[in-house]
Amino acid sequence: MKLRDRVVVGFCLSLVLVTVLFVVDMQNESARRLSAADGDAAAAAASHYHGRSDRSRDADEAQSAWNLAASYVVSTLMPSVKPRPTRPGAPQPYSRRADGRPLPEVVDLYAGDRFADLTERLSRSSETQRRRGYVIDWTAVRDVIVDDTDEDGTTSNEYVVEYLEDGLRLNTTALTIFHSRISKREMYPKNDTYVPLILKNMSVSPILSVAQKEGGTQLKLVIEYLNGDKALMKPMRFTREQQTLPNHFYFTDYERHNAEIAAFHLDRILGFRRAMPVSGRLVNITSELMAQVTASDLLKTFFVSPDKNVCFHGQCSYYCDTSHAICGNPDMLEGSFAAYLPSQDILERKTWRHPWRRSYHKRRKAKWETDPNYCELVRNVPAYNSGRRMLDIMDLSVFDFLMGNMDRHHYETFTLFGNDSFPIHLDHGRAFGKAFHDEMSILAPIIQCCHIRKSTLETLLRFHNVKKLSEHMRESMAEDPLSPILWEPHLTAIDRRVGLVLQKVRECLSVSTMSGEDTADETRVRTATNATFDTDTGDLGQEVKYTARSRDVTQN
Ligand SMILES: Nc1ncnc2c1ncn2[C@@H]1O[C@H](COP(=O)(O)OP(=O)(O)OP(=O)(O)O)[C@@H](O)[C@H]1O
Ligand SMILES: [Mn+2]
Repeated sequence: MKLRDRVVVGFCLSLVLVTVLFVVDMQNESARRLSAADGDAAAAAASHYHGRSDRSRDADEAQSAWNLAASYVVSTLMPSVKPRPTRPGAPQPYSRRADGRPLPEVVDLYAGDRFADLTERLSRSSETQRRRGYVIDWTAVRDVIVDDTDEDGTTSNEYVVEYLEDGLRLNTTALTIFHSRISKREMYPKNDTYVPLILKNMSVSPILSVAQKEGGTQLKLVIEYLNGDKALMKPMRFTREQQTLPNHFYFTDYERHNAEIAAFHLDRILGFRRAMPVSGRLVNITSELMAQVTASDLLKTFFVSPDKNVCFHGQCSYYCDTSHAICGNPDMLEGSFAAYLPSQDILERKTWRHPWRRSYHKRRKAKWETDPNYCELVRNVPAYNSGRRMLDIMDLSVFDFLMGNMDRHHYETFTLFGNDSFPIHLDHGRAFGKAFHDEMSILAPIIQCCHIRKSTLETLLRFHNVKKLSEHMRESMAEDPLSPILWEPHLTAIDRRVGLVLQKVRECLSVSTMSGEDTADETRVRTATNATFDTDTGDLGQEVKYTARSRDVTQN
C-alpha cells in the first residue's frame, strides 16, 4: 500500500474509532443522568459550584476520547508514519534539500556579537549630533546614521484622501478605504485595522473574474472579487524548500508565491509599510479560476495532465508553455494574492530605474559593480540629491538583502506627492531563493554610500539583541491561510543577515572615525557634480516607461 493510502486509511479508521467512542460515551452519560435523576442534588450543586456545566463536561470527555483515539491510531496503526498535511505543497520539516543532499552549514559570524558599539553610537548621535531632518542637499551629507525625522521627532505627512476624496469614495470597500489612506510616507499606518480585513477578504471572497496580467515576464492573474476589489495572483510552482536552481540567474529564476507573502510580512515588521498586503489562498483551478476566465487565449491553456491533475500555463515570455504548466492537486492550487494598487486613472504612478539595477545580461556587469565611487554619481542627480529618496534606497537595500532579492530592476512611486514620496515595494517573487547563501552585493547601496536611516538601524539592533526577526516573522506569517510560509532555513538566514548588515554599518562608522569625523570616508572621489550616465546604466533622473522587453536578457 502506498504511503498516502496508508495515511487515508489511518485517518478513516481514526474517525470511525472516535465516533464509536463518542457513542459509547454518550450512552454512559445517559445512563449516569438517569441514575442521577433519582435525586443526587448534592452532586449537581457541586458541579454548578465549580462552574462546569454538563455540556462543557461532555465536550471535555469527547475531547479526551478524541485524544485517546488519535493517540491509539498514531501509535498502533501507523507506528512509523508522521501525520502528513493534506494540503499540496505544505512544507515539511525537511532536513534535506529538494535534491536529497543534506543541508549545508552556514556560519553565523555575528550571532554572539551584541554590537554594543553601534548602540552606543546611536545614543551618542541623538545627544550630540545635529538632527538633519529634511535633507536639502545629499551631496554634502557624510553622516553614516541619518535621522530624517522632523524637529519634533515626527515626519510630516500627506494623505491621498486629502486630494482625491471624491474619486475614491464612489465604491466603498475595505480596499478603497485603504487606498484613500495611502500617504506620502507609507502605504498604510502602523497597526492599521484595514490590513487584516483586506487579507481576510482576499483569502475567502468569491472570485468573479480571472484574467492574465499584462506586463512582467512570468504568469500573473488579475483576480476580481464580487465586490469589485481586485488582487494580483501569483501561482505556486514548487514546494517551499525548492531553491533557486544552481544554473539559473536571478533573472531566469522562477517566481515563488510564498516569497510574495513573506515579503509583505517582512516589510511590515521592519516598519517600512511600503508594500501592498499579500495573502495566501488555496483555490480550486476548475471552479474558481477556469470557470471565471472569459478570454479565450487564457482559457485554451487549461488542460488535464496524464496524472489527472488540472493544469494551465497562460501566455507570457517566461515559463508559459505545456512543459512549465502550473498544476493543481488534483485541482487545488496555492497562490499569493496581492491587494491591487489604486487604478492609475485615480492615483498615477511613475516608474524609476533602480540606480543599483543589475545588468540582466549573462556576461555584462552594471556600472556600480565596477565603480567604487558609483554612489557619488547617484547622490548628485534628482531625486537622490535631496529629500528622503536616498535613505529609502538604503532601506530597500536592507529589505532586499534580508530576503535575498536580486531582482530590483525598477521601482514605482505615486506621482501625487512628487519626488519626496516612498518607493512602493513591489514584485518580490524572486526573493527567498537561496537560504544558504548571503548575497552581499545586494547591500551595495549601503556599502558604497555608507548611509542608513536611524530608525532602520534601531530596528535592526532590536531584532539582533532583543527578539529575533525570525520570531516576529514566524508569528506574523502564522496568520496566513497557507502557513507555514517559509522553509526554516530562510528564517535562520534572515537572522544571520541582520548581523551582516550591522557589521557593514560598523565598517562604515570605523572608516568615518578614522577620518576624524562622524562622517563616511571623505577621501571618496567626488567626481560627479555634473553626472552623466551611459546608456547601459540609464539616466537615473529620468522616468522610464516600463516594458517587459526592456528587461529581457540579451541573448548574445
Ligand atoms: N499589487 C498590484 N496591484 C496592481 N498592479 C501591480 C501590483 N503588483 C504589481 N503590479 C503591476 O504589475 C507589474 C508586474 O508585476 P510584477 O513586477 O510583480 O511582475 P513580474 O512578472 O514579477 O515582473 P518582472 O518579471 O518584470 O519582474 C508591475 O510593474 C506593476 O506595475
Ligand atoms: Mn518579478
